[in-house]
Amino acid sequence: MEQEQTTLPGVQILIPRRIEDARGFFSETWNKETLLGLGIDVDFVQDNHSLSREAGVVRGLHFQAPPHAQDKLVRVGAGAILDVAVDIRTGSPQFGKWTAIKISARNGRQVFIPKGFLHGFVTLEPNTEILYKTSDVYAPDCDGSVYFADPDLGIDWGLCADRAILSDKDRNAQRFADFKSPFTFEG
Ligand SMILES: Cc1cn([C@H]2C[C@H](O)[C@@H](COP(=O)(O)OP(=O)(O)O[C@H]3O[C@@H](C)C(=O)[C@@H](O)[C@H]3O)O2)c(=O)[nH]c1=O
Repeated sequence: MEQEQTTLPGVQILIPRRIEDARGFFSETWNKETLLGLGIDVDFVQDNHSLSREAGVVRGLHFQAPPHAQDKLVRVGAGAILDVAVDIRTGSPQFGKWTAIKISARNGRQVFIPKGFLHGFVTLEPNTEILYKTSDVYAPDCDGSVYFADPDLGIDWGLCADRAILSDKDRNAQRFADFKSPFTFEG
């Protein structure tokens, strides 16, 4: 497993080894001990799988507030996405800053997103499936979102906001200026 840092400390790219043979490849996509060796000590409790039929589907920007905040380990089973994280820890030197990483079924890259960050993605291909682990269960009462194309965030999604395919929840998400973060930076 290779590990790369991103421009947002805490958000990391993990690249599992692929063992190729005549049939294809084999890859350990998650191994608790391997992640511990990379300094990522997380107990995942839920696996999620979503399909987006079109390119240009945006899901996000989402978070769950404490006591159900989630670390996430995201990968792509089919297709490709631009995966986005935003630091929302009050007092963080990176507060409001974002990073975007292209991950695909082909490149096998994964993104680790800790608690205290918004998460979202845009699909780059039709029939894109993402698979991700979370360190806490789904808790609708703690679920929150921020509008993906908020000019105060200035995220480059690679598409015009009015072309994005969104859920009603994400289309009507709050503005970043109105957002009261439940997370604080702990150094
Ligand atoms: C996230 C989630 C949703 N659901 C339900 C709620 C709803 O009926 C349906 C679709 O939910 P959503 O519209 O919130 O799904 P989606 O927009 O795909 O939400 C996801 O987006 C990405 C960016 C994340 O980071 C995830 O944590 C999650 O928030 O699935 C669960 O049952 N369990 C879950 O863990």
